[in-house]
Amino acid sequence: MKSNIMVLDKLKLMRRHTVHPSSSKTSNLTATRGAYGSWCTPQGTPTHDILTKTVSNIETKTKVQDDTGQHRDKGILALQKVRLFTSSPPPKFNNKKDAKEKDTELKDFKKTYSRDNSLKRSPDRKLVPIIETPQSPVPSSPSRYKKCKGLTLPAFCDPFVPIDPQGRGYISWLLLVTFCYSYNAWCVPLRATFPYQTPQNTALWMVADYLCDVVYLLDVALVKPRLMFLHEGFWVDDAAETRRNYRKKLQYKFDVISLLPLDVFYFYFGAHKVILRFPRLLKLQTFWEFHQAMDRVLSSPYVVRVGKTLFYIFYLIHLNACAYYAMSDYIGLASNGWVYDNKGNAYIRCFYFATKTATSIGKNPKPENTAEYLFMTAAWLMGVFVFALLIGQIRDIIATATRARAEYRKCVDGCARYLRRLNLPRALRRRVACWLHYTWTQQRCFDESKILNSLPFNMKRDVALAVHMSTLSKVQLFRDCSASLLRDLVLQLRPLSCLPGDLVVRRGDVGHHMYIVKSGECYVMSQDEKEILATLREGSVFGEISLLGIDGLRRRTATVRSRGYSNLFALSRNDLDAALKHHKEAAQILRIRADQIIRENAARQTKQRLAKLEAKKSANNEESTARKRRQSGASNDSSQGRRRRSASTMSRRRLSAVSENKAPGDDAPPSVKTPLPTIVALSSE
Ligand SMILES: Nc1ncnc2c1ncn2[C@@H]1O[C@@H]2COP(=O)(O)O[C@H]2[C@H]1O
Repeated sequence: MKSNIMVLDKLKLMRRHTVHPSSSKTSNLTATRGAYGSWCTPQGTPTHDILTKTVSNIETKTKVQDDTGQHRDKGILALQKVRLFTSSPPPKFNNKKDAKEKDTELKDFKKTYSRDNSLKRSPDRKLVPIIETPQSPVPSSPSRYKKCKGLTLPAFCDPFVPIDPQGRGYISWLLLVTFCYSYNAWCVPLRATFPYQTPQNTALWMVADYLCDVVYLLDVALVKPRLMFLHEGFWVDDAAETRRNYRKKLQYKFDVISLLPLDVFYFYFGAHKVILRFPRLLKLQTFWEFHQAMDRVLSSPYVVRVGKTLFYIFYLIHLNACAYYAMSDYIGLASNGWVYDNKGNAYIRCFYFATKTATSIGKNPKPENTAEYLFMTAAWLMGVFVFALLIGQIRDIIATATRARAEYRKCVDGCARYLRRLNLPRALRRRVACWLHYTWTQQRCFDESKILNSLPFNMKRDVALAVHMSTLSKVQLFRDCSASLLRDLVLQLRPLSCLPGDLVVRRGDVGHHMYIVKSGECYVMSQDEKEILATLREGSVFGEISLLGIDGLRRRTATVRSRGYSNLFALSRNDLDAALKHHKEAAQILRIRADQIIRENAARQTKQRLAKLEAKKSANNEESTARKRRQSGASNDSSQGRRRRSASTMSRRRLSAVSENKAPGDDAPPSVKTPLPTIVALSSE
């Protein structure tokens, strides 16, 4: 509430200032339904904007009433828009069910968004209050400024449209002005000292000169006065204000002096007195401004920095060469051993001399008079101090550019040395090296929190959200819960890289972390690790069951392995507990899901046990039927055998009776050898 009042007060104070929204890029993130098996797999994707609403915006939730209409009528107020939220479209969902809003803050965001939109469209409420971050002011409705009737000029060329100092148009313009400045900076001393401006080419030089002057003039008269500027965090685009702001600056004075038309004295001194154009060299601020802008815009600003330093070095040598030629000309070309001997290309020879004297002592032409001694002393001093400084600067720039890589090398070397000293197996050492390399290629750092630590908390959180948004927006948990859960957790997520086959969690271990798959795939393995229970892909969550301690389960219920290379986010038990304390709905969702997995796993295990029992039972049945069959087969065999044996015995007896003249059946029956029952033999195997 307090913050609301403060913002309102500030806005009242800022009445003359117009505030612009940043580039209203719309987010295309639409809901995607992945073909994943796990509950925790991504289904829909809320837009980045909705989840990342600039923290300060969300936290303050300031709503400023639109009182601008009446004030504008009175011509008092230039305040136009105070926007609460960015103007991205609402998330699209694949099906109606997904589109149903949960009772979360996302819903609130959407409401605010639609309210914002409807206000924009309503004809009687043209002005919508907008609070904007100062990063990139882009006029929200340039047509508002277009007063050039009948002309359809691009915004940059329209003299009534304020200019975004970070926009492409302005940076391109700075490039043009910098080019003109460089032309003047190099050509004025060159033409003033060397005999390169002749009566034949004077006209050409003059055309180039005056084209540059036109650019200078346009810059001072039409571009710089329209530049929007930041005032207490608000972009001011009021024409009178921007003009006043420019005129207040020292740059304006230099810009005006740089346009002094001293060339009129050509009529008196002649067009060869190019030194009269010296004021053009005072527009140095634009040159610096251009480099600053490029430094901000380019992804590798080191190139710009090295380029600027090299420009200084070459320019100093150029000035030195011009001074050497001027002195030689003054003393008399080829008049002694020190001056330019008037042979070869004058500029190249003098430039060579200037480079040599600036970078080395000794083996240079010996000065022969006081002026030459003074020149050489100045050249050497410039070499020692200025050049040493500039070359040192280049070394620093390159060191800064490669610092991260140097740190990586240091870390890898240190680790390798340590492992070798411990005499660890070569395979393990290779694995560690592989992990270091992979983590580096993925993250370009080993601890990103170190990099962000210097930022204020909210900004750090916004950066982390922006960096990890593509993954986090796919996590179903964050979709189902309030957006603040994501903001609470995003800074606690620790990136983790896994190599192919790496064990992320082991069944039976005590759980300390929960994981989110950022990229790659992980397998949830069955108890015997022979079966894959689930494949977890980007946006999937796992390892929560042992953290929640459902049914007293504090240990991992399954083993999870990384399939190939995978990148995960790890969230510690303490951080999760702290977040769940304030997000009961998330705790409930996690618990329900965990319950579901536990039930599924239990059902699967019971099913497997039953299947095993069934298999055993059927094996037993088969065995017993086989046994019976064998037994019955054996009894048949034995009765037949017995019959066969008794028959043979009878025949033998008959034979012996015949031989001994005994009647068959006179003897006692012989003991019959019964064969062993097959079952006995089988069971004993
Ligand atoms: N059947 C399953 N499907 C998907 N994920 C599972 C399955 N079984 C276990 N998990 C996950 O694997 C994790 C192993 O550690 P936790 O028991 O802490 O939490 C477990 C679940 O997140």
